[in-house]
Amino acid sequence: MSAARKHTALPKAQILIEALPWLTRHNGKTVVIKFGGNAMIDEELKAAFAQDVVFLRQAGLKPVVVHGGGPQISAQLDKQGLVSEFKAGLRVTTPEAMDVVRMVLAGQVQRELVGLLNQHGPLAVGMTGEDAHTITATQHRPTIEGELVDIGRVGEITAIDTGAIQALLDDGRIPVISSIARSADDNHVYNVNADTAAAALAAALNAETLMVLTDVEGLYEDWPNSDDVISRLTAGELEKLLPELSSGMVPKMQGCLHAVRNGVETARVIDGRVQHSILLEIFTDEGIGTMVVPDAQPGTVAQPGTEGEA
Ligand SMILES: Nc1ncnc2c1ncn2[C@@H]1O[C@H](COP(=O)(O)OP(=O)(O)O)[C@@H](O)[C@H]1O
Ligand SMILES: CC(=O)N[C@@H](CCC(=O)OP(=O)(O)O)C(=O)O
Repeated sequence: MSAARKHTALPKAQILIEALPWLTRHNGKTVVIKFGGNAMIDEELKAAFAQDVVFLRQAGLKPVVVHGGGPQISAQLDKQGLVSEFKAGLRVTTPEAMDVVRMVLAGQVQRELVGLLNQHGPLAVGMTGEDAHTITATQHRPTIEGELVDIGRVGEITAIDTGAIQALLDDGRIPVISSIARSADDNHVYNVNADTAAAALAAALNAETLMVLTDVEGLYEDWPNSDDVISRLTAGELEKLLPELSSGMVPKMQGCLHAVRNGVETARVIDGRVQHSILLEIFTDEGIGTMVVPDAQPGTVAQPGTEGEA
């Protein structure tokens, strides 16, 4: 009886042991995980996301969560009879809309994620980029068809202060950050795209990995005509591709490029609709989605399947 029981439990031990090289490699490393509003599809997925993040923390990594909430903001603006308009992939943010952005991100989405994470212990602490000067910005004016365009209270990040995040990490906490910035030059706050904020934080924190969870499998080679996913590309290859990208993929891939050009080892776009996609990506050789690596070390940067050898 006891021998049979041992035997049935063996595959579980095997799975744990297979993760050992990855556990060793990632021990103590900071991982910035961006959870996109479009990937927050249902309660089960959000709960699985929280489990994964807590798992990383308990496995010795230092996860930092940056969350989005675009669809949630749009729904609230709609309820209040305000229109949602995007230019260059960014929300045109009037002062009125900014109040809604701040309320939804910091008051709803962030609170919900903090609550889900804290079901596993006193781990998560929510904050916005306004806190402790974490993210400072000036007004962002994108160039559209050669013209500088005013899209309201949208911020361009000018400085990151990682002090508060680092203190939380040192204390074993999981920071959960809303992408709102303090203004460098007045009393306003700015709406920052969450991919952009996550990438800037990953670079400033010297994170090992930036992981962006969204509602597609990764970067499609020929979107929307085919569903072939680009599994790996270098910063240089991505740079060439950027002008062809559209909508939500623009800030996402610009962010990945910024991250790997500023010290982050890999930036990955993965399918947040797949339960436990974070664990699959970090602890198995079945890396899913798109991985961006720096130019300098093509071929030498750890890839899924070889990561454990480090
Ligand atoms: N080349 C591409 N590959 C994949 N998705 C793309 C591509 N170009 C544009 N997209 C769009 O980008 C979206 C993801 O960005 P976004 O809607 O901002 O999501 P999130 O809320 O996760 O940040 C996809 O759902 C898809 O509609
Ligand atoms: C300037 C800008 O566009 N800000 C975004 C912030 C939220 C976000 O980025 O959410 P997702 O990651 O879910 O897209 C917005 O207002 O929608």
